[in-house]
Amino acid sequence: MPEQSPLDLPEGDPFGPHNLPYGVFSLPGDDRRRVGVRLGSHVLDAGAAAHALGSPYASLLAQPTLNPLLAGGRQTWSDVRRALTAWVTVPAHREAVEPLFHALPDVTLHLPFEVADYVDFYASENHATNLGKLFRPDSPGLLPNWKHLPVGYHGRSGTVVVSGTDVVRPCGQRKAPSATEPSFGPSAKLDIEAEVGFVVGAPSALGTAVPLSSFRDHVFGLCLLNDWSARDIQPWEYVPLGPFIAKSFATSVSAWITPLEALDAARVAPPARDVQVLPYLDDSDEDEPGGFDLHITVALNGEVVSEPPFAGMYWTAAQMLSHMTVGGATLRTGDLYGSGTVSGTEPHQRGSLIELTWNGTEPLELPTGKRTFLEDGDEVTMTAWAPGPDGVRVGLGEVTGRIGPARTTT
Ligand SMILES: O=C(O)/C=C/C(=O)CC(=O)CC(=O)O
Ligand SMILES: [Ca+2]
Ligand SMILES: [Mg+2]
Repeated sequence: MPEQSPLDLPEGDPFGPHNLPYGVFSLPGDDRRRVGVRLGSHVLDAGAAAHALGSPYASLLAQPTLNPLLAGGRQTWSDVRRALTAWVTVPAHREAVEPLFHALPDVTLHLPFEVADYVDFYASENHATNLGKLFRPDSPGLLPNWKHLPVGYHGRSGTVVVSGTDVVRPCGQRKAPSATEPSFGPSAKLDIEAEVGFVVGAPSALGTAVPLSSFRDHVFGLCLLNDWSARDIQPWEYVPLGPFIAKSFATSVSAWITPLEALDAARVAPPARDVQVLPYLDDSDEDEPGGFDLHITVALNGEVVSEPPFAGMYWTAAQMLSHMTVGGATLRTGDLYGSGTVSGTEPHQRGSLIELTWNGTEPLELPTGKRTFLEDGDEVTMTAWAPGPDGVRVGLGEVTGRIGPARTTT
């Protein structure tokens, strides 16, 4: 039987020409990194295709990272996407582009962009309420500021890693409430956080706030993100300045960045807000609904443990961007900001193990054994999809990571 062309996809493939996410790959025996665009279960060498077709975008796409494309700005993103769509759909281009596809199992996927600054938000009301109950049982679930601004912290961009990278169990100081002294050692409460990451393309000037309406001028697309967290290190270290060692050892992102333009059919209104926000965060008159209807699945050792719905997030990505810059902080090409853990209203929609097991008191029963927090060798995989045009799904790829044993024990 002749091998099927990468251009002939089964109907309804979530990685069809309506999607076209971007990544960076290399080939066996050749460590040159190339920009790739996913179609079905293949990746198109975008720079080579641009060159073969005499496209003006050849120099933008023949690069080892997505950063030059990200820096190009909204009009360029649209133009390049239109060109790519034509390359993979117009029969006249078939002969030129067909040989420039590689099967996904034959390539190595890399971190697709150079991460500039990394910020992590806390935008799910359900998650914030659950963590409030777990960490501050004697106080109301939500802290008083929570509905007035999207709470966030500046994280560690250097430890953002691509899906598939092993995660070394972190060591640090822990102090149980009952202990008199802190101790040092490997985290015994290693956790996940199912999040969505937003990738900034176009920079902004120092001292200038980015309004809600400029979201699409700056944000190129989104990815899946797992903000690995050490729940025993965190409560002892993060008062009053925020997470430090507990969340700086690894943050995993999917290898594919989905452009916002592929998600037009997935835009939804955020949930009704019950507190009036200040004008720079007030999105009641925005043209475009601020939410994204993304359906996330979290699997632990192959078993689905949670299905968090992103559509229910209280704060939108545009509000997070606006708040992040309202003090005059610049945006840089390659900035990444995480939504915060996505948790729905139902127990099986919680995006972290601390919530799913109620801080270890209600273990998950898995075929591989009981789990409270992660054990060495455990593998966590998050996938997601969004509604696309004509009822076809948009696949968001996956972010996966396996826990390896701690290395430092001093
Ligand atoms: O409420 C707390 O004390 C702690 C909250 C978190 O750990 C959540 C966090 O890092 C942000 C998020 O991913 O939602
Ligand atoms: Ca987080
Ligand atoms: Mg992190």
